[in-house]
Amino acid sequence: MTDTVKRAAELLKGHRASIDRLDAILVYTLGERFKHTQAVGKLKAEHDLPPSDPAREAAQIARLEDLAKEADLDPEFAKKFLNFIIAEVIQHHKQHQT
Ligand SMILES: O=C(O)C(=O)C[C@]1(C(=O)O)C=C[C@@H](O)C=C1
Repeated sequence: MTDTVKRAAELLKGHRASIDRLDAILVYTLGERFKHTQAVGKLKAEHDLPPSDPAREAAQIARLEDLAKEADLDPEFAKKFLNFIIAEVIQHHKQHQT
């Protein structure tokens, strides 16, 4: 193995270690988010509120797009990601209502 290849392997290992830590943060963050949305789902079911709130979602998307730009993240990706999570949350909310 040349020094250049060894150095590349070390850099790759370092990046992967950071990626693993960040993936753990994402998983724990999502776990916490879903705990709150489960509580919101129960609250909505108890008070006959609809599972989705389009006005709230529009505000969240607008905020996330601004945050994504600040964070050098593709705003379209951020929007798709939030919509994906919210769609899952709405399914959970619907289960509370049945
Ligand atoms: O804030 C709410 O009312 C929620 O039910 C939570 C949530 C979300 O996951 O952020 C999910 C569904 C709604 O349409 C809006 C937001």
